[in-house]
Amino acid sequence: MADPASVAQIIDGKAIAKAIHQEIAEEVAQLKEQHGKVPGLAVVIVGERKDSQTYVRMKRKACAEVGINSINVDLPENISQEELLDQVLELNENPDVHGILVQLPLPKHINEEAILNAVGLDKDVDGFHPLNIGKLCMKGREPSSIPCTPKGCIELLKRSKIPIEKKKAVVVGRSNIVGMPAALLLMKNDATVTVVHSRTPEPQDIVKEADIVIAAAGQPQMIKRDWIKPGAAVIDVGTNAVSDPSKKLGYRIVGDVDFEEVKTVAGWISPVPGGVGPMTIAMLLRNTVDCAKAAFASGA
Ligand SMILES: Nc1nc(=O)c2c([nH]1)NC[C@@H]1CN(c3ccc(C(=O)N[C@@H](CCC(=O)O)C(=O)O)cc3)C=[N+]21
Ligand SMILES: [Mg+2]
Repeated sequence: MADPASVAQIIDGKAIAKAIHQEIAEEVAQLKEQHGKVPGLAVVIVGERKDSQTYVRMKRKACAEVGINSINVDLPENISQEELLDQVLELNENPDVHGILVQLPLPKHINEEAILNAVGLDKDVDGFHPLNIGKLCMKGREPSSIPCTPKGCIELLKRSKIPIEKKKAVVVGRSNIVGMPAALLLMKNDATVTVVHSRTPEPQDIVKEADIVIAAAGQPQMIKRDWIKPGAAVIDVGTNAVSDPSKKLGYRIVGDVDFEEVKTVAGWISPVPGGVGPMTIAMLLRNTVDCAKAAFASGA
């Protein structure tokens, strides 16, 4: 129903992700017919963080829904660096495993970089291996996988028929897993890209010029109505827990964008939840199927 206080079209990430799940389920069924085997994703979790457990459960459930074999590796919080490394190396050798996801963050005593370096390039479904990120930076080079969250942002724009080419895009945040790769992907899609971050003076003046805003700063509801150019597309990557005693868990999840304000000026806006989050999982499935296809094609 038309909401008079909203000029923005709401980008329904949940519905778009569902359509992608259906496409993937069909591809998986075809692969099974052609090769007698299905893609396999190892989902590795270390420790018992509640948020990580929730995300990992969602990823495993999504695999099951589309027919991807999820290989569940649940490891104790006190696992040593060496033991975790051994687990990853073992998964690299396992022919039933086409993708390896090591849920982040890892416990403090683990060297995250060393673990991500160990994931085989051809199984790096998160796209976090430095060589894949390096290739993402280079013209004419293709990483084996592109990080799921920024890839999901681009997919949201494309499937919503929002033009990227020749547009001004501003990314808010410069993290390794979202802001930086999102900027690179927008550039690859022929946008003119600016990145603003925690040390940028007057970021609102720069965001206000953008046709496309990717909000990935990790600051709850930081982006207000007066930051946004009328008609702009606003993709909200934030997943910030804010205290809310009326909720069962005592908190709710809000984005980096003040949704109620910004929807009155933006042309398009993705909500939280139900925007980028489900797309992150859809892109993980996509990357897993693509890695499996490459493995099957090479005779594995
Ligand atoms: N190796 C690794 N790869 C990741 O991709 C990765 C990770 N570690 N660590 C944590 C972040 C976070 N992340 C999310 C995935 C789905 C939702 C998602 O589907 N959210 C739902 C709501 C979920 C809820 O109800 O809490 C939504 O936005 O609608 C959110 C966040 C993946 N991450
Ligand atoms: Mg930042």
